[in-house]
This record gives sequence, structure tokens and C-alpha cells, in this order.
Amino acid sequence: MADYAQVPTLVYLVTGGCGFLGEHIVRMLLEQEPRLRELRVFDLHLSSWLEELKAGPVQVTAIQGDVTQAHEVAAAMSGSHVVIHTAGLVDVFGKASPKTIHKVNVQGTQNVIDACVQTGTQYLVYTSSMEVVGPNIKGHPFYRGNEDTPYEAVHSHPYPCSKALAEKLVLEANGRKVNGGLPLVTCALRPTGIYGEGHQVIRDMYYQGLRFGGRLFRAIPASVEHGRVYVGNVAWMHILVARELEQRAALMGGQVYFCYDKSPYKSYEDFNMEFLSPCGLRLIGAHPLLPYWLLMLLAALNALLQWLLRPLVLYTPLLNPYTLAMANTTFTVSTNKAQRHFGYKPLFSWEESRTRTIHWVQTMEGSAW
Ligand SMILES: NC(=O)C1=CN([C@@H]2O[C@H](COP(=O)(O)OP(=O)(O)OC[C@H]3O[C@@H](n4cnc5c(N)ncnc54)[C@H](O)[C@@H]3O)[C@@H](O)[C@H]2O)C=CC1
Ligand SMILES: CC(C)CCC[C@@H](C)[C@H]1CC[C@H]2[C@@H]3[C@H](O)CC4=CC(=O)CC[C@]4(C)[C@H]3CC[C@]12C
Repeated sequence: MADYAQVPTLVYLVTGGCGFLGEHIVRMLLEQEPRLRELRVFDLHLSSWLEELKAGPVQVTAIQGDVTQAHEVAAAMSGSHVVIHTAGLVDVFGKASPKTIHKVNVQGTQNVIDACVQTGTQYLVYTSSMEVVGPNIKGHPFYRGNEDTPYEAVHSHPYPCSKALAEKLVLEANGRKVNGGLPLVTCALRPTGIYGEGHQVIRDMYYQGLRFGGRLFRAIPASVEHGRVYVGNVAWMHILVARELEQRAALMGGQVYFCYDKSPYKSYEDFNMEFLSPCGLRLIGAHPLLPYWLLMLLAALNALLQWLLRPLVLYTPLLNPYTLAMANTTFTVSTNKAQRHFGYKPLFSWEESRTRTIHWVQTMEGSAW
């Protein structure tokens, strides 16, 4: 393993560095990567918190840019050693068109790969998703699976389709010669459902609960398990992979790793209640209050309304046929591949991840705490 106690020399680029996961990666890199000389944060929308990071010892360079614009990506990447490509359009609610999702997630990733080749950037860490595997459109359960578990990965929705295509591009690019003649080393990380400070669905559910007098109504059977992983641990995995890719290129290059930690296996709603209960919300019903067929009908109605209203207004409710299918299909991961390949251990215990997330909910605007 390399000696990390040396003069800072490395330049990292994080695409999507102002997003939910990206912010955690950026902040953690500054805390945990002693070899960092410059950190470039590339995003379509730059956040104001970046300013406070500029006072530290590492040079933080904010770059407003679009991954769909090849020249912007190449210009930002010139002279960097490692790129963590986490920018993406995360949309399963119908906010963006399938074409836009494809352009950002697939063409954007191709642009990042091309820019690596063009500028001689040798290490690429890509944030993929569990959705590359499943749940599939047939609703087959994936129970405590690992990276080698056989599963029929069939997608219809634009988001998982785009993530699967982009991941393939990244893995196929491993070994390609970059400018200067050295081989590109790539790796893809597949988080399950990420949670933690800044998570939009938890925020939405919290405010929805407040509107309903502190109550949420169960829609998913408690027996359906949904894999979740704390954002701090996902960020930590990215940092470790970026650090170890150089030394372990032969082992890690072209590999995929699920992101995992010690978060318990629960249904999507029961898991969110781990944070929302201590903030005063209750989940009503031991079983779903509405039968599945009625939920399906409501989800289909929402999809129809979305289509009808599109010329007038963007109607994007949480419940649609896809999110209902996702939430109703067991998908859990049990693996130690990341530990075996690059010594990953979660940085945050479940208790700490839970406490941090609860604290974040409690300090949200409008919170009763
Ligand atoms: N949130 C989750 O549960 C999971 C997310 N992921 C993946 O993790 C990555 C990050 O997701 P989140 O942080 O949740 O999403 P996010 O929406 O909070 O962050 C994405 C960031 O990418 C930026 N971005 C979007 N389009 C861009 C473009 N054309 N050019 C430059 N920047 C652009 C956005 O401005 C945003 O800051 C994505 O690639 C997503 O597919 C994977 C598994 C689970
Ligand atoms: C009211 C409904 C019945 C409950 C809705 C819950 C859904 C909004 C969420 C259930 C599963 C989530 C997805 C899952 O965690 C996997 C994901 C991986 C990603 O790469 C992006 C996010 C997501 C698609 C995530 C989105 C919200 C759910 C569909």
C-alpha cells in the first residue's frame, strides 16, 4: 500500500459535487484525503456552502458546468489525477423526459470517459446504482444478494436503463489508453437506497406527515425488505476506491461493488420511521391500509394525470407504478467484496448514521423540535 503521509500533490474532480451524495464526498475528501492538493467541484448548479470550504488548506475550485457538454468536462478535467463521477439525473417521478435522463446519465458519462482519455486522467470512479441490477420489471426478489448473484436484470424505466448503460460504458473503458499511454482504471459503485442528511424523500415524507397531523399511513407490507445505506458510508467507499485504484489496479479495475453498511433490513417505510418516529411522526397500520390493487389503481391514475396535465403543470407525486413496484419488491444486499478488495469497513455505525439523520430532520425548517 502507498505511503499517504507525503506532500499533497493530487488533483481530484468530483462531478455532481453539490448534490446529496456529492456534498458528502466533497466534505469527506477534504477531511480524509491527505494527498489532496486541489479539489475541483463540477456541477450544473453550484451551492453557496462551497465558499466556506475555500478557506481551508486544500485549493477548492468550483466549476459550473454541464456533463452533457464534452468541452466543458474536458476543460474541467485537464490536469486532474482522479475523477469521481457522481453527477446524474435521479428521476423516477417523471420530472424529466427519458431523452434528458439518457443525455445526462449516458452521454454525460461517455463525455467523462472521453475527457479522461483526452486529458490523461487515469482513475475514474463511477457512482452507479443498485437499480442496474434491480428490482426488475417482473418484481423478482433479490434477497441478501451479492455482486455475483444471478438475477434477471430487465428494465423498462428510463432511470435504471440509463444507469445500466452508463455503468457498461465505464466498465468497458477500463484498460483504454489515456493521453500519455497509460491505461485508464475504472470502477463502479452501486449504492442501494441512500439515506442521511439531505435526503429528499425523507424530507418530503416528514413534511407530508406534519401536514397529516403527525401521521403517515402504511402503504407497503412490513415484510418487504429494501436495502439502504448511509450517505457517509457511500462517500467513504468512493474515497477508498479512489485512493486504492492506483495500487490495486489489476484487482479493482473494471469491477463493480455494492455499497453496504450495517443499516438494518426493513421495508422502505419502516426504515424511514427510524428517523421520523423520534421526530414525532407515527406510521399508522400494522398492514397497508389500502389493498395492493387499489394502490396500483391510484398509481396508474397518477400516471394518467401526469400525462394529461403535462402541457399545463408538472405533476410528480411520490406514488406512481414504478415507485410502487420498487417499494414493493424485496431488494437487499449482503456482501463483503469491498472489504476483500480494498479493505472497506463502514466509517459510521448504524447508531451513528441514525443519530446524524435524526438530528438533521430535527433541525429542518418547520420542525417541531
Ligand atoms: N439517491 C440515491 O438513493 C441513489 C443515488 N445514486 C446515484 O448517485 C448519484 C448522486 O445521486 P444524488 O446525490 O442522490 O442525486 P442529486 O440529484 O442530489 O445529485 C446529483 C448532482 O448532479 C448534478 N447534475 C445533474 N445534471 C448535471 C449535469 N448535466 N451536469 C453537471 N451536473 C449535473 C446535480 O446538479 C446534482 O448536484 C447519481 O449518479 C445517482 O444515480 C445511486 C444509488 C442510489
Ligand atoms: C408511496 C409509495 C408506495 C412509497 C414510495 C417510495 C419510493 C419513492 C422509493 C421506494 C424505493 C426508492 C428507490 C430505491 O431506493 C432505489 C433508488 C436508487 C437510485 O439509484 C435512485 C433513487 C432510487 C430510485 C429510490 C427512489 C425512491 C424510491 C422509488
